[in-house]
Amino acid sequence: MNKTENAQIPVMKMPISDHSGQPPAELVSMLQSYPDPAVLLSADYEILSANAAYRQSYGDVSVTKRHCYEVSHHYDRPCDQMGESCPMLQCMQTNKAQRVFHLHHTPNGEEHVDVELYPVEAGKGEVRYFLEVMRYSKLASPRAGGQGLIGRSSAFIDSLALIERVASSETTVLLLGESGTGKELMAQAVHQGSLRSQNAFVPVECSGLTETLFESELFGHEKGAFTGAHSRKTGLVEAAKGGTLFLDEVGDIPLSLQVKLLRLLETGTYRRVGGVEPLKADFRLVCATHRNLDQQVADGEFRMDLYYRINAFPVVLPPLRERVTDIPLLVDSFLPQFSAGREIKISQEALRLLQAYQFPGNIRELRNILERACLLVDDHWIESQHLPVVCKQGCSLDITAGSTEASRRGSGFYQPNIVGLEQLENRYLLWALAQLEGDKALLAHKVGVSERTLYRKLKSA
Ligand SMILES: Nc1ncnc2c1ncn2[C@@H]1O[C@H](COP(=O)(O)OP(=O)(O)OP(=O)(O)O)[C@@H](O)[C@H]1O
Repeated sequence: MNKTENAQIPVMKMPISDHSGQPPAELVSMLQSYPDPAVLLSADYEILSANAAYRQSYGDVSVTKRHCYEVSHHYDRPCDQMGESCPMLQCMQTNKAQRVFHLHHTPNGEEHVDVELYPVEAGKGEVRYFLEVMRYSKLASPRAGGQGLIGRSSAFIDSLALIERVASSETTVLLLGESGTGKELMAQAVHQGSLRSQNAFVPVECSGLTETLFESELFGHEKGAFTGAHSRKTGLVEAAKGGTLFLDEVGDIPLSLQVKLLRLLETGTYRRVGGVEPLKADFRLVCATHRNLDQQVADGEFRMDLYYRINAFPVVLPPLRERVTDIPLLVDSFLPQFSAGREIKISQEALRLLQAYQFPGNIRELRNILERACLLVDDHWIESQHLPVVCKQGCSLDITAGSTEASRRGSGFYQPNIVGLEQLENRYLLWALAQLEGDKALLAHKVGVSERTLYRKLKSA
């Protein structure tokens, strides 16, 4: 049985009556037929049997008789008691298959894992076993130094889980997020996770395209179609044949051109400029914008029919200030890229500053800040003075640190740095916001002010 078939089945039924306490042989042999790592669990989370793929990824370490939460999460209790969404619990409560995205420990370190769990009825309609199938994400890594998308914060995992679900389909994806949040990288991940990954990924920068450019870039042109068209030109739609067309900044396409895009999407055909023959388009569409398309539709700047066409599967990418726990990981990933063979580290104080910074330019800005800092560093440590933009925002909570050198080395020597109460409140709020992963509603609740008051205070910070 393959995974897609499985996903349609809420409960597996095994016509087996079992009294031995051992998992039924039919179930164990079915487990072996899965190409992905899979285990059979009892209702009290014990691993009863593991298939070859699972044992291969865990080496020869025996996992049977251990609990799934011990092996996958290094917890001593079920995940739901540790603040995670536990598919087992949901499976038991609903008697239906569950699919969640988790971070699992593996012998190679932590991995993002797409977990599918199926309740198995054995005997008289009673759910006695749970089949857990795991698929390690190839699209993202929760570890520094990984390829492509990096992240492990809950906000990042929420978007990644959606990308993992949609990637293998043909559905049009709309990536929404501020500039520098990784929309293009996500679009590439959608392509990599699709059946079209062997063919081209063709990005199109839509902002600034004039009418003539738009048509000839997208559709190509015939020889002699206009002055200067000395030969036939292949358009980007044709270049994306069998692959993925990525329309970046789709919200910037002028109204006059939107109708041409709509026609392409609705008919699935196009003509080269100066050509008569209709050509068949064959691409999967991914769009991205930093704009608020709803508002653009309401303002009459974006066609509603085109909006519904491209908004089949929207995925919102969080800004970096809502992924504060990812900052150390991203820093560790980026520093080797800019340190030109030197070993450059970041001090606790400098890291804290980064975690409290608002990052209007998101991950791209973090990269730029680190690249600059690496050039400014004379020894091996990035200190707050190497982060001028960040320091300007003045969001350190380390009110007692007079000497960054002393604070870094943990020496007892420091010069007290007394600040005003208002500044202290600002610093505290920025720091607390960073600790809560940018959750303003939670911060307002915790510090006992209304969200409006908090917004006002943060604005003046
Ligand atoms: N999750 C991530 N892990 C590692 N690097 C990332 C991640 N997200 C973004 N980046 C890096 O940040 C930079 C900006 O990413 P990208 O160009 O994908 O953002 P964008 O949202 O498309 O930006 P824009 O809207 O300005 O086009 C790139 O250098 C990219 O490699």
